[in-house]
Amino acid sequence: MQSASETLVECHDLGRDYGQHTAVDKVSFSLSRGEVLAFLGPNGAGKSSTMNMLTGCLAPSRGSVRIAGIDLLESPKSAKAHVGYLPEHPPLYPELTVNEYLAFTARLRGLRREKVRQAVARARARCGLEAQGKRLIGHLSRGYQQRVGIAQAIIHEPALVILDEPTVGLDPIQVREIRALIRELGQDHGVILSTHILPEVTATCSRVQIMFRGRLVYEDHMAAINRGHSRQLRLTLSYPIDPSALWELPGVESVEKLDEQDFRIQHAGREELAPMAAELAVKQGWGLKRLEPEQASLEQIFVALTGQDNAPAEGAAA
Ligand SMILES: Nc1ncnc2c1ncn2[C@@H]1O[C@H](COP(=O)(O)OP(=O)(O)OP(=O)(O)O)[C@@H](O)[C@H]1O
Repeated sequence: MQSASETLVECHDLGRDYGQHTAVDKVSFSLSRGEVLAFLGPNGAGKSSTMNMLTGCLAPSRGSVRIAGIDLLESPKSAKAHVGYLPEHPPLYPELTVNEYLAFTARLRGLRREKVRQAVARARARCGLEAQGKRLIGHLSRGYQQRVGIAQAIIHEPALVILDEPTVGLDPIQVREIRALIRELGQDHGVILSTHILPEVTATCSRVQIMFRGRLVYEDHMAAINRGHSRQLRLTLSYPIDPSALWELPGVESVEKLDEQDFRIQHAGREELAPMAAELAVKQGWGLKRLEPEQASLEQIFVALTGQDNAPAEGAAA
């Protein structure tokens, strides 16, 4: 029996080194059925390494992963049976028909021969491929090929579906269709989506995690971000200051300098931060002009935490 709050992923202190380089460090999080979790981060942040560890394709250097309650390192085969994966470049065979390819992946996933036909029909229906069964994959549009990639990821009805950059290279209509499909999958699976595209997260995800330099630096529910549950303060002063004292305040995660007298502070959501910042400004004689909570967009949060101001452009087609 599946329950909405069933925990599908539990990661604890996950880490991966490549030689001397630590690509992923101290990553801990969990995911429940019914959630679509975005993994955001700039290039090289460690997203793919983390995804590869969750799918059992890459051995962690440290830490543990449980998938549907099963330890991935102790029982990889049973744990992996609960995971479906769409890599950034899905291994599709253009010379096979959709039916042939999905039947092949069903067999690879260990489905018994008599179950294969039904599984193929179900995955095709789920992904809007009812009319494409007999078509060669090589003759399908990029959007339909992506649907085939998602269909192979869910062919064995896994609890957890991991999608790496699922809409890259699609046209705006295809992007909308694939996002709708992801939202639908999120209703009865748990979905992890690795992406660079911020509008994709807003359109499809219920929760977001930002990775930077191998670490998780931010986690929140999209509903909280959209409601403006403020974790951001705007501080405007009469005189230029050295902002290092702002970093000393409890729960400060970043201080973005808008100009010499204007700052945006990201924090851990502590209500006492605003009065403490006000007190500091008065004590230091900074000439406090304005101090107010700001509703941070995902883009502002991303930029403040990672210093990347070019990421959203990629989502322009959204
Ligand atoms: N096989 C490897 N050998 C050595 N270094 C690696 C290897 N794979 C990844 N790295 C390094 O580890 C870091 C994290 O890489 P990873 O691919 O996990 O990041 P990412 O967030 O997925 O980036 P992108 O969005 O560009 O795919 C990077 O510095 C990368 O150069």
